[in-house]
This record gives sequence, structure tokens and C-alpha cells, in this order.
Amino acid sequence: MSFKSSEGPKTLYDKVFEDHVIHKDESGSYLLYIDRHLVHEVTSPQAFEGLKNAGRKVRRRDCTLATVDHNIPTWSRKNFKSAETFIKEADSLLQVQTLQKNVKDFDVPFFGMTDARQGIVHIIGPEQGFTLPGTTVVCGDSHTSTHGAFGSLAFGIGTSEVEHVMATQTIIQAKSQNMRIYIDGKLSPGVTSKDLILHIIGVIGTAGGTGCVIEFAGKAIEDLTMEGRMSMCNMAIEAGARAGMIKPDQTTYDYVEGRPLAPKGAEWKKAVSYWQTLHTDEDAHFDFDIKINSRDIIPTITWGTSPQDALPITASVPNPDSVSDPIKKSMMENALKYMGLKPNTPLKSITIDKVFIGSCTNSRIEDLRAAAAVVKGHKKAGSVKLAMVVPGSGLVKKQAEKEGLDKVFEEAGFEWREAGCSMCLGMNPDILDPEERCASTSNRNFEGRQGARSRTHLMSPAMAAAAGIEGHFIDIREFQYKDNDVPKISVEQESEDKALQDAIYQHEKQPLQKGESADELEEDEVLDIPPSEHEAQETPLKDAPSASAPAGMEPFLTVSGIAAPLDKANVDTDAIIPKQFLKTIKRTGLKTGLFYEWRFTKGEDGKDQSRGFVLDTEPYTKSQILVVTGDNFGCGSSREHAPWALKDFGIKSIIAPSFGDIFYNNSFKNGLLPIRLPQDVILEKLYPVAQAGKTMTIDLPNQRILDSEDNVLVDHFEVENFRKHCLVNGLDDIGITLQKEEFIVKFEARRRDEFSFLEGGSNLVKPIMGSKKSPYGNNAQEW
Ligand SMILES: CC(C)[C@H](C(=O)O)[C@@H](O)C(=O)O
Ligand code: SF4
Repeated sequence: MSFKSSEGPKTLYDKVFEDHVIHKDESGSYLLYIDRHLVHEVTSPQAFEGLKNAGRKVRRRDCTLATVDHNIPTWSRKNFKSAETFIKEADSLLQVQTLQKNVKDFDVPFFGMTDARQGIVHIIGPEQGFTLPGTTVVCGDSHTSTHGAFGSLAFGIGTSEVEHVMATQTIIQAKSQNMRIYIDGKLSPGVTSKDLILHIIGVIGTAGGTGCVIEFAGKAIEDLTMEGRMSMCNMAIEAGARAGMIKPDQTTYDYVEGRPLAPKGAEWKKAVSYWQTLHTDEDAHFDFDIKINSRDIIPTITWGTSPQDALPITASVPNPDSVSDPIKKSMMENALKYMGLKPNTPLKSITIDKVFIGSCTNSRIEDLRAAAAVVKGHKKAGSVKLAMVVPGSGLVKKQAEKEGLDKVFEEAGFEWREAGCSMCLGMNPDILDPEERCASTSNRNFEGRQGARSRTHLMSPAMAAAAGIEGHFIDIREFQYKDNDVPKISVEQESEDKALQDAIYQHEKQPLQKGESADELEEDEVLDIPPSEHEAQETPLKDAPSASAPAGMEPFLTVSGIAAPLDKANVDTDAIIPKQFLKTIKRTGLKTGLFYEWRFTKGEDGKDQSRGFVLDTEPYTKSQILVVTGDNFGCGSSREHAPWALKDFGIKSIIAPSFGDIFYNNSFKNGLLPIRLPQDVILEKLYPVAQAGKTMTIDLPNQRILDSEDNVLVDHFEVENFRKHCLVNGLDDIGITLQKEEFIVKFEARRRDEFSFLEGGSNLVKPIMGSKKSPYGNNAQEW
């Protein structure tokens, strides 16, 4: 059996990529087969609606698995009766109901709120054995990178791509570059995978992995559990990468074997023999090869508003005066102002208001055990207003309760909640009040992420728990554990900032526990709901709210209009369109939400008052072009609401030195042209025109930019041929892909044979035993 399609040494990424190529276009773009598609309520409504309008089906229900996670309250479900009574916010409820209806209409396997298998989408995939080594995994969510821990190629996609995958089971992709981050040696005591990934992002920056798939390798990675590997790959997106990957090994097989949706018997053996071929060959080429010395890493936390603002806990808040680059200096000043921090303050002396232990980065059983070991026998500091623990899934919660961890937390004064995304993003009621400071195990510390004007510091579960006990950040190696079972960590103290300053890395630009199987559980065990109340749960939506029709793609030829200047770097999609505007089931109506926190403040009358943001001042209120000076525009979340909001405002093109990968993709799918140009060209040629409030013309057919007198400002910009072709002709990707049906069918036939262990997938999801009283009336219609 041969799985390879070309010769020569290959990286892990090359191998998985090649094994999924259905077709390669003349323009160099690939059509890849997608093995696993995870779906949640925020990024799917418009996609299902697109399918409905076109009369299409979900092509492979067995490759699709849905759950609700972002919007749901985390308070107790003991008295759960129905989504309608449980979810108080109308727009959150609408998204949940819309998914409930869609999974039923499209016959998609679904874990709803009455199912203990429900949880954060990136927790449940691996937990169920739906995520498998060597597969392609996508989800309308940026942290899909998590699944790369299994040696799968896993990445976040936008809503248009969600629809594309549902309709065709494929995705159009360009090949990324290969980056390896090699971590030599063992991690020191007290140092976790979270410290490691924060350290790495601190070293390479949030744009460091742009255009790359990162393979994490080396002794420190091999030693990690699957939970630790998932936390690493989860945050690969925060390093700007398309995906993170770790080669599968015995640790991986041990984790996957026996899970409900994993292959069994002969298929298991066949799968393992394939998975054993999935490693980087000796002499394989990496475009970037970075080495990190594990001894340089000590417990690490963030101080600013970007995950790259990471420092060892022994360090102090940095001083902008020590930075010469004016852009970096002003970013640092802004971050300190937002975070309410003074330069040179020791990180350990910073006090906190709240603790959040949860999110798809750190809400697995291992994380909860680590946090519980810290709090055991202690009490939450009186100054800490709230410490909440939110398990990643219902099954993690059950396992933790079996081990008595819930009691440990509660005795210490920590709140024990139900599974969901919770305060990681605060689309549900769990948010920080303005200026509250939180020790958080999540992955993003962006402005406003956990609530308007909230202040987030990222760290490991043990460090967050310890901060909750002490009331301020603390080096976990100095923490006094009370539990005798926990070995005391003793490590010699590093000098301030030393670990980061001495980081030995080369950035060579070369020439370059097994969880329980839920189907074995009885219904009453699975559901944390009084049996008498089952009947009333999750009543299907009667009158389906009608979502908007997908916006048609107008051909893009030339655009002449006012260009607005934006002197910022790392503009994340949370800033472009904050979370409160994601609770829509439409693609339009997002104009006011665009850059909301930067544009508006609440007046005493509770109404929005302009803060004089550039787009609200003349002549920029009519801007069609945005000229951005800093790198990495649109980084972070996969929300397609970002291009939708820009489009709603009237923006047709954005020019920046670099873009977040998913945002870049999403823009093209919506007829919005992102143009990458070197920073000096932007600063010299385009920014002054924008500052002067003049018009500019973007000529896509000739790939050039002109001023108002038709003088050429930029005589050439790059854009991939395929993307240009689609934009110029206003073409819809799904239509193009469906013309390749014969190739897809051929690939599926080969897959059924060579990769037979992938067949079945979520078809194996069994209804909860005895659920005669399931939300939809009988077992067969549980989803
Ligand atoms: C809602 C979703 C699009 C988003 C993401 O893509 O990451 C969310 O999960 C987040 O963490 O911001
Ligand atoms: S990052 Fe947060 S909001 Fe996004 S999927 Fe993970 S837990 Fe949910």
C-alpha cells in the first residue's frame, strides 16, 4: 500500500498535505479533502443558510460533528428545562436554536446542552476519537490548530469555507511553508507546555509563523502528554501560523485507542501502520528552523495586550523608554496604559481581581488536576472577587468530579461551572467588568477580549490557581503546596529577564486517561439533569428565524476612493469586530460594530459617543481603502464577521505589510481585496496620500495602485492567480469546486480503500442510551 505521491525527503506537513490532494490547479492552488469538520453555533448559521438556499446537502455527515460552546451560560444545568429558559440573552439563544434546527434539518451528529459529551469544540473532537492522526481537520474557529497535536493538519476557516466544506468535503488551499521549532532537552520542574508556548510566542512574535505550518519537535515535546501537546498546538495560531503539528507516537496512539469514534480491531492496526509513517524524514527541508533551549524557560506570563507580550514571572513590566523603534515604543505605551501598569513593576507584585481556569487551551483533566493540586487545602485570597473553573467538556467535568476535584475547588472558594468557552471570550454572561484584572489560562489577552476594558494575563493553570490563592501573580516554584502528594518544586532562581534575554534560538532563513466512552454510560449518568425534566429539553425551533441571504460577489476590477490611514500593528479581529457583534445569524448589519471599542464610548445617557476614530472623521467616513502601516492585520480569530463589517462600512481593499492568514482568506471570499506590500513602500508612497485624505485607485487587472491624477504609486502588487481570477469574475468557490466532482469521487473511492479506518467517523456517535425522552422525541433523532 503506497500512501505517498512524490519522492524525496518530506516533512510531516508535506506528507499529510500530499495524502489529501484531490487536484492541483495550473495556478498552483490545491483542492484538499477534509476528513473531519467540527461545527459550532457562532460560525455556522450563515453557512447552513447558504446550503439551504442552494438546495445543497452536507456531503459527509460522518465527517461532521457539531456542538454548542461559545454562547452557553456556565451556571448549573441541574434545573435545565430548555434552551429557551436557560439562555437569557436573546441573540445567544437564537444562535443556539439555529444550530439545533440546522443539525436536525441537515442530519448532522450533535452534542447539545443535555448531553455530557457537549463541550468546547476543540476538547470534544480529541476526546471522542473523532480527531485522528494524519487527518485534515477544519472548523470555523481559529483554535482548530489544537488538533495538530495528533499529527493532523488542522486549521481554522471562515464561514464561507465552512459552507464550502459542508457542500464539497474539500477546501481550496495554497501550500504553506515549513517551519520547525525544536525544543531541546527536558522542561524544568514547574514549567508546563503553556509556559513553553508563551515563551515561544514571546521569541518569534505573533507574526513569526505567518505563512507557515509549524512542527513542534524535540525531547521536550516528546515528553509532553497529549493534553500538553494540545495546549501547544492550540496557540500555534497565536504565533501567526496556519497550523501547528506534532508527529504521532506511542503517547498519541495510547490516547486515541479505545475512544468511541476511533477505529477498532483490524482497522486500528491498519491505521497505526499508516500513522507510523507520519514523521519528518531525515534531511527534509524546513524554510525556517528555530531552536529553543528548554533550560531557558521558566514559568511565563503575559503583561500586555498581545500574546507575544510574554515574560518570565521573575521579570518586571517593561519600560518603553528602553525601546528605540518608535512603532514598538508606542505599542508598548498603549498596552501599558490599557493594562493599567507602570514600567519596572515586578510581575509578581501585580494584584488580580479574578481568576479564569478554562478555555480550549487549558480545560482538560490534566489542567484541572494541576490547578486543584495548587488550591488544595488553601483558600482563595479575600481580595479576589471571583475564581472560576470551567471544564472543557461534560466528560472532563464528570471525570474531575469522580476524582473529587470539584470539592477541592469549592472548598477553596473557587466556583465550579458547566462546560463551555465562558470567560475566554465572554460571548456568554461570564465577563470581566471594566479594568478588572484576570489571571487566565486562555489564549488571547487582546483589548476587550474578556469584557470591555478588561485586563487579561495569560498563564498556566497552576500559576492562575496560585494567583487566586495569593491575590497576586506568583512564581509557582515558590508556592507552598499543602497537599503532601504533590512534590515540592525547587529550582534555583533565575536572574530577572535572563531567561528571555539568553534565549538561544536560531531563526535561520535558509537558502533555504482515556476518558469514559459516553455510549457506555446510562442516560441519567450522562445527563446532569433530573430525569423528569428530560422531555422538555431543547424544543426544536418552531418558526425558524430567517437569516439573511449570503451577500453576492460583485466582480472586483478597479476601486477608486478615499484611503484611510491606520498606524497600527497586530490589529486583531477581536478589535475589528468585538464579540458582542458575533451573535448574529446574518452577514450584514455590522457597520456600527466595526472597530467598535476604538470608535465609541458609552455616554452618560447610555448611547454610543464617537471617540473621533479616523473612520468617523471627514473625509474618511466614505473610505473605500484602508492603508495600514503595521504587520499582521486581521490576526487572531477566524470570524468572517471582520470582512463582513469592513464591507458593510464600504471598505473594498486593505493594504498592509502582512495579514493574519484566516482573515486574508476570508477577505477574498467576500470580494474584499487584501494587498500585501513592504512596510517602507506603504510608509513612503501610500500613507502620505491617505493622511492627506486623497483618493487612490486600485487596479486589480493590472495589479497596480495609482493616485488621483493617475500617477503610478505602486507599479505591481502580488495576488495569487486563482484568487484574482475569482475576484475579477465574481466567482463563487463552491460552484468552481463542484465542477471537480469527478476528482472528488475518485479520491473518495481511494480513501475508502487506503484509509478505510477513517470511514464511519461520527456515524458511530451513539445516541445516549435509553434516551427515549431525547429532545427530538426518539433516539434516532437525537441530533
Ligand atoms: C467565534 C470564533 C470565530 C472565534 C475564533 O475563531 O477563534 C473564537 O473561538 C475566539 O476564540 O475568538
Ligand atoms: S479560544 Fe476561547 S472562545 Fe475560542 S474556541 Fe477556544 S475556548 Fe472557545
